[in-house]
Amino acid sequence: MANSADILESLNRYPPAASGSIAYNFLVPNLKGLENLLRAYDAALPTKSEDPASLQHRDAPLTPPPSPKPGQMASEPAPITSTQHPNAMGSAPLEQFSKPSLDPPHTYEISVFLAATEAFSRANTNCSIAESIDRCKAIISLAKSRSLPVRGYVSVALGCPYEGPSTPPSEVAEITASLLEMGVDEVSVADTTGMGTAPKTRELLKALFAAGISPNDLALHFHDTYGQALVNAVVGLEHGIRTFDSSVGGLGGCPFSKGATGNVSTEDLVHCLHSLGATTGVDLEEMSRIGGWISEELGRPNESRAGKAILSRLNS
Ligand SMILES: CC(C)(COP(=O)([O-])OP(=O)([O-])OC[C@H]1O[C@@H](n2cnc3c(N)ncnc32)[C@H](O)[C@@H]1OP(=O)([O-])[O-])[C@@H](O)C(=O)NCCC(=O)NCCSC(=O)C[C@@](C)(O)CC(=O)[O-]
Repeated sequence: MANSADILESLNRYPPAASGSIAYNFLVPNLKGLENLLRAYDAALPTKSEDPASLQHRDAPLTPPPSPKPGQMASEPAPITSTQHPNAMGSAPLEQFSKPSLDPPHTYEISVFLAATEAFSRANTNCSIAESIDRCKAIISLAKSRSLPVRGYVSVALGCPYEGPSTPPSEVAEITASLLEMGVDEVSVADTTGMGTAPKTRELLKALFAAGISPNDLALHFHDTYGQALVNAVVGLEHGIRTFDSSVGGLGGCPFSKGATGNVSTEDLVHCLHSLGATTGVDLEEMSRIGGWISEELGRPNESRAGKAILSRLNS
């Protein structure tokens, strides 16, 4: 698996084509992790070392390249729709992209992550909850000194693989409030094990709001291990939450939560939100193509039901 330095270098050298802004988020487990990341960033982009949050890419394609066709070999150079001459429809090799651009379609953020139970905190970061809060203080202040937006995650908020399904909502609220007081821009409350249910999600949100936390400061991060992620997301929607984490094709999972499946798939979540009349700006057919393509690339099943249904309709 590539390390952060490789990823930064690659993003700088070959900025992915995107018509909108992309925020790349790096999880850092401790201060050393952030220091390593900043070293890699400053090495990759010496001209931009003072403000990593606004990594700028020159030659960013003005029009996104066509999505890879299902089964298109990764080794083939992706057709590029933009070169030095904007909107030239060509298939220039990726090597053409070698300089940061002036318009920052891409930015960088970092994430800190804590757990709502002692046992998961120990397993995931080898420290207590109190120690992890202490660690976050130093990480957040260094990140802010480099104008990096910071996201906080609170793991096992709706059930812990070690302490069982009833994580105390008050504990989640207390940790969330501490992160916001330390200056994070947003807290993603994570159902890492997928044990969350609609009633428990409702109870957790009530505890977060009772602690004075605004829905605007929150994101919800549902794994779909028990198939409850979508109904939990709808409960979040009804309570004013507008930021939800998901992964294309249902990728992901947590190494410290046995059996944890990936996040709710982006395709299923977007299909559900659209069915409720929400606008997401996501092209669901394109997202489904990407879900099919990445699942094939990784040699794993596509975990998205909506994605698979849309693909079979598109390919019929
Ligand atoms: C936090 C540690 C490092 C503590 O691990 P530790 O062993 O207690 O660390 P340590 O301070 O004793 O250091 C051990 C060695 O690692 C080195 N070290 C120490 N830190 C780093 C670093 N950052 N980068 C590179 N090297 C590092 C350190 O220098 C030392 O090297 P040595 O002196 O022995 O040669 C470890 O427990 C760890 O890596 N934890 C993170 C595991 C992880 O990635 N978990 C998954 C994250 S995703 C997640 O949590 C779920 C979430 C957030 O997505 C949402 C959800 O809940 O669903």
